[in-house]
Amino acid sequence: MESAIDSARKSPTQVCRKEYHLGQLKAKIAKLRTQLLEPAKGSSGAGEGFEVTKFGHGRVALIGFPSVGKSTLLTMLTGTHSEAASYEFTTLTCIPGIIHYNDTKIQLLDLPGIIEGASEGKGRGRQVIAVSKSADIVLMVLDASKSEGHRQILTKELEAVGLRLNKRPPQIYFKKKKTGGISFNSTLQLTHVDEKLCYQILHEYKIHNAEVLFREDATVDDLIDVIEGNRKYMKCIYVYNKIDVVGIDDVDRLARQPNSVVISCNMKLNLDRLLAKMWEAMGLVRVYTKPQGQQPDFTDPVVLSADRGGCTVEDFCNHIHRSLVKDVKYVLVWGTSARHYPQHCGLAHMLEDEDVVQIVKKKEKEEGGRGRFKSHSNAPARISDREKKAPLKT
Ligand SMILES: Nc1nc2c(ncn2[C@@H]2O[C@H](COP(=O)(O)OP(=O)(O)OP(=O)(O)O)[C@@H](O)[C@H]2O)c(=O)[nH]1
Ligand SMILES: [K+]
Ligand SMILES: [Mg+2]
Repeated sequence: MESAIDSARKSPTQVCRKEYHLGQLKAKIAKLRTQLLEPAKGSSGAGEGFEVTKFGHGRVALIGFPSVGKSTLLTMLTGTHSEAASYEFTTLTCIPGIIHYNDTKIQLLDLPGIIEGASEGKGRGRQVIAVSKSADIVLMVLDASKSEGHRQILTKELEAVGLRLNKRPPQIYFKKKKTGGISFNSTLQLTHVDEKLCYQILHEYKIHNAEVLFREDATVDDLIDVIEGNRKYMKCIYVYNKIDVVGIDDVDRLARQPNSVVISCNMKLNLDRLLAKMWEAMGLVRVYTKPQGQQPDFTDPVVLSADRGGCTVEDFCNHIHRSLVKDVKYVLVWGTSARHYPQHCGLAHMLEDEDVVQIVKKKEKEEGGRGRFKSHSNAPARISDREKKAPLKT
C-alpha cells in the first residue's frame, strides 16, 4: 500500500514562477529583520525604564495605541497608580502592578502606546515589543470608538518582530543535518510550497543538508517561521475599551469577535469578565497540598503552568523542593484529574486546576479510607481519637 507521503509526492504542486521569486524575497526580508532585532551583546533588549523584574505566577502585557486606556485599566485592576491623561504618550516606561485573582498573583505591565512603524523602532516600539515577548499573554487594548483597522495594524507590527498571536506553530518538521542533502516530504498534497521552492528558501539560509516534512498545507511564511525558529507564539485577548461612548450595536458586534472582551474603565463595565478571560487564557493550574491527616490550605496553592515548567506530579514536587522527588513513593490525588477519590498516582500524572495532592513518601504510611474527599479528610481525626484510647501498634 502506498503511504500518504508517497501519494502526496506523486502529484506535484503547481507553484508559479512568481511564487518562487516572492518566496525568496520573503526569506531575505525575514533574515534582515532578525539581524536588525538582535539585541546588543549583554543587553536584554528591553532598555532603561523597561527592565522590570518578573513577579508572581504569570505576566500579562498591555499593548495598544496611545490613549486607549491602558494606564486607566492598570490602575483599575491592580490598584497601582499609573498616570492617565487625555494626551498621547502619557506613559513613557513600563509600570508593573499586581492582580490578585483566584489566590494567585499576576503581574500586569502597563506600557507606552505604540504606533504604526513601532517594529522599525518608531517611538518606544522596540522596547515595548521586547517586554511584551517576556509576558505569558498579551492584552491588546483597543478603543471601541476608533477604526477597527487598528487591530490589524498592531497585529502586523507584532508579527514583523516575530510575535504570533493566537496561532499555533506550523506543522512542519525541520531538522538541520551535517550531510545527506535535503530531504523534502509531505503527508498531504501541498498547494503553496513545492520541493523547488523549499530548496530555494533553504538555499537563501545557506542550509544544504536538512530534513523537511510538511504535516499541513503550510505557506512560505510558515516555512520561514520554522527555519528562523525564534518566533514567539502567544495568546492575545482583544480588549475593546470605552464602550460607554459607542452604540449598543457596535458593542454587540465587537463582543462577538473571537478572543475579544468589551469593557469600560470609566463605567467599570465587564472588568470581571476580562479577568475571567485572562485567567482562562493563562491556563494556570492551582494545586493544593494536603498534609496527612489535615485539611489542605485552600488559600495557598502551588501554581503550575504548561508553559512554565509543566503540570505533572513531578513538576509539583519540584516546586515544593528540588530534592523531594527522590523520596516520593506515590501521591494521592483528589480533583478533576483523578478518576476516583483519592487516586494513587505516579510522577508522570498530569494535574489539573484545583486538584488536591497528598505526597506519600517512601517508608511512610498513607492515611486509610475510602470515599469522597470530604469524608476522607475526616478520617485522620477519627483515627487520632482512637489512637488516644488504644494506640495503634504500627
Ligand atoms: N470614555 C472613556 N474614556 C476612558 C476610558 N478609559 C480611559 N479613558 C480615558 O482615555 C484617556 C487616556 O487614558 P490613558 O489611561 O492615559 O491611556 P493610555 O493608553 O495609557 O495612554 P498612553 O499612556 O498615552 O499610551 C484618559 O483621558 C482616560 O480618562 C473609558 O472606559 N471610557
Ligand atoms: K494617554
Ligand atoms: Mg498610559
